[in-house]
Amino acid sequence: GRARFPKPVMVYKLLSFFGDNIVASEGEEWKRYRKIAAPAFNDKNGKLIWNETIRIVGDLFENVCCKYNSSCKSDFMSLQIALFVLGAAAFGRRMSWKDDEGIPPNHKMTFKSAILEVSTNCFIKLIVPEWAMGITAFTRKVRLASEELDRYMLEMIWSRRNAEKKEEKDDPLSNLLEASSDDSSFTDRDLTGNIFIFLIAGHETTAHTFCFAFALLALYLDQQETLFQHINSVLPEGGLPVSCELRGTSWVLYETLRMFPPVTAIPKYSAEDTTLTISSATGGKRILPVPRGSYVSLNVVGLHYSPRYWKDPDEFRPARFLESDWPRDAFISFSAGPQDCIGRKFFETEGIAVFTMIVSKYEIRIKEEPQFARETFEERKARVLALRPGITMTPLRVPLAFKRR
Ligand code: HEM
Repeated sequence: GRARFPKPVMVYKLLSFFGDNIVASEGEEWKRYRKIAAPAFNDKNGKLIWNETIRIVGDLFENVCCKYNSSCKSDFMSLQIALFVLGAAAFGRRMSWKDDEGIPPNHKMTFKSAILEVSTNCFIKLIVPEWAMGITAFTRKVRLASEELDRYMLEMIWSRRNAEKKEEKDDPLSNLLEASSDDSSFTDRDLTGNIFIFLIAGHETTAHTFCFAFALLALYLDQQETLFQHINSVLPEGGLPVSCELRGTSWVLYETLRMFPPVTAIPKYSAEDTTLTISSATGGKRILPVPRGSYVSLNVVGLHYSPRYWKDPDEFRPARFLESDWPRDAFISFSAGPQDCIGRKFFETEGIAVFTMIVSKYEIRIKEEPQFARETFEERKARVLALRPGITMTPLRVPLAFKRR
């Protein structure tokens, strides 16, 4: 339980640059944040996520890389999709595929560049002390991006708060503002801290999952065909998906999350002297003493590849989620229990819209490049699915080709 195994809050300090927040807190403080943040992801938000995702992917088809036979870098495309949907559906802030947004007069960077820079490089602020951030061009850019992001977030808060005509909006930012206005101890810093967390928690996790899912579908063409047929059987001819009840698409997303969970370990510690009962592969049970203060990490990857719960765990097989008794307790991509991911529904809604739209209109392939012409399937798989650890598990390079169906 949460009381027995709380979070080691210290590990999360990286995430508190813009204020205390739901992820980097525990106990009463966490409860207070959760109470304010959870209703921000309500049903109305689901509709908004769905509509904005359809709009953004439609715009992508028309304006950018998915033109007939064109190719693109999936890792970058996925980051952009996830960011645009977050911007539009979480903060009521639309961004554009065409890079011509322009920098607003009181800023030195666009919102898009600031958030991309901060989400990729903010770890540097943990290593380099404040006074030294001005020394190299790289750290100066990270510092500027952080300052800019902070200003953007404060502006979003102030402009919503001071808007003459209060618009009815369904995004989490509006809900967060509304809920926090009933709690006078909730400061602007609590707001920026949590807004930043929604951005960080929702951006890379979502983007990397999309990227791996594209790669897996491009590698396993039979699975892509199965998904295409499923979508075809549900989707109105030539039409847009109308509901997020496309189970086949969510199985692909789940299977991707099982194989490539963006968060690979979830840190906890023991609040008291306690024990854990562990069983070995052969079924023997053993009591493991866990002294107070022990660091306990939930090994997400280990659990997701355990043959005890998953048959042929190395195989990409979305249909395993079709079984009504798939092992829910052995799937912890979103953590589990009361401190689990608050954005799960957000991700699922967006993901189903993205993959339904793209797979219904395009065949996804790994881009053919002359230097890799002679590789075997196993080599290609290893190349395309290569990753590096980061805040989340990050794909290295996934060049794709989209062919209009
Ligand atoms: C594939 C997508 C996602 C994955 C795999 C994921 C994974 C996780 C995990 C593992 C946790 C627990 C972290 C911990 O205990 O240290 C978490 C918490 C959280 N996630 Fe997500 N997440 C995803 C998408 C999102 C999105 C889209 C949002 C918001 C828009 C979001 C917001 C949050 C928040 C606010 C928490 C903290 C909840 C709390 O501490 O009470 N996540 N997520």
